[in-house]
Formats: sequence, C-alpha cells, structure tokens
Amino acid sequence: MPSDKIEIRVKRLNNGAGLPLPVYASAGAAGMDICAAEAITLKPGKRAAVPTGFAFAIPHGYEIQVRPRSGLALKHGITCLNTPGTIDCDYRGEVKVILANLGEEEVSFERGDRIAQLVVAAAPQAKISEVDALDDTARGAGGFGSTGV
Ligand SMILES: O=c1ccn([C@H]2C[C@H](O)[C@@H](COP(=O)(O)OP(=O)(O)OP(=O)(O)O)O2)c(=O)[nH]1
Ligand SMILES: [Mg+2]
Repeated sequence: MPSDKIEIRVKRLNNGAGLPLPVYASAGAAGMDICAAEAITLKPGKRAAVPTGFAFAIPHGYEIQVRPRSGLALKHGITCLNTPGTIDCDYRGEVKVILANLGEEEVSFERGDRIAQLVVAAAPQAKISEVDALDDTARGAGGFGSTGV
C-alpha cells in the first residue's frame, strides 16, 4: 500500500473517551468506520443525529463524506438520511451521523457500535464566472434519459 496519506487531525471530545479512533477495517477500505458515542433506538421511519465523540480538522480542498454501512442497510434498513453527509474542512464541531430507519423493525445501537463510515474525498472549491453564453456541445440540453435506456 502506498503511504501518501492525507493527515487529518482528530480531537477526542469528552463523550468520545474510550471509543476507538476512526479506522480502516481493511488495508484497502475506502471508509473509516465510526462508532456511536451514545446508545440510540430508532423506531421505523424515525431519524436521529447520533454523536460520534470526535471533531476533525480536514485539510483545505478535502471533505469527509459520511456514508452508510451496507450491512446495516441490507439487514436492518438503516441508512444515513443525508448520504453522503458532508463534513466541511472548516467544521470543528462534533461529527454526527444522521441515521434513519427505513426498515420495518425498531433498531438499537449500543455506544461503540459502528454506525457509518467516513470517506475522505477531494473537494476543490470552484471560482464561479457568470457568462452570457455557454459553449456548444453535442449533448446540448439533453439529459434525464435523452441517450436512451
Ligand atoms: O452528516 C453530517 C453532515 C454535516 N455535519 C456537520 C459538518 C458539516 O460541516 C456541517 C454542515 O453540514 P451541511 O453543510 O451539510 O449542512 P447545512 O444544513 O448546510 O448547515 P450549515 O448551514 O451549517 O452549512 O454539519 C455532520 O456532522 N454530519
Ligand atoms: Mg452547508
């Protein structure tokens, strides 16, 4: 594995005492698993912002995406409602996971259960330049299935 990794500083908050740092579960994992800092029970159709006990300082030009875990989605209907959640590089508050229960059964998590995964992604800011006309392309304004199914 190449070791040219992005360094992200992480602050453990009081409610994060004893929790594992976000960690890649395998050598090639795209996401670091993140745990619930408190127990939560979600009835069907309900959502909650679940604390993680950690705050981050992400380098400029990057973001962290908060994504669901497929096992929880498949087995229990648990997802991140706003997936992928966006953690801005200038956010210094506690990262929370907006879990939603789309299943038919009540689902409970204990403190320390892995509830989501964090994917570090490049997120360059753009400079917006307003113009009167855009250049022509073969696609033009075609979209939303214009190329067929
Ligand atoms: O799943 C998430 C999504 C966001 N955040 C935090 C970090 C992020 O930087 C901040 C703002 O998120 P976002 O921009 O998605 O929300 P907003 O509704 O636009 O709020 P704001 O006006 O604060 O930007 O909230 C989380 O902790 N978890
Ligand atoms: Mg925002």
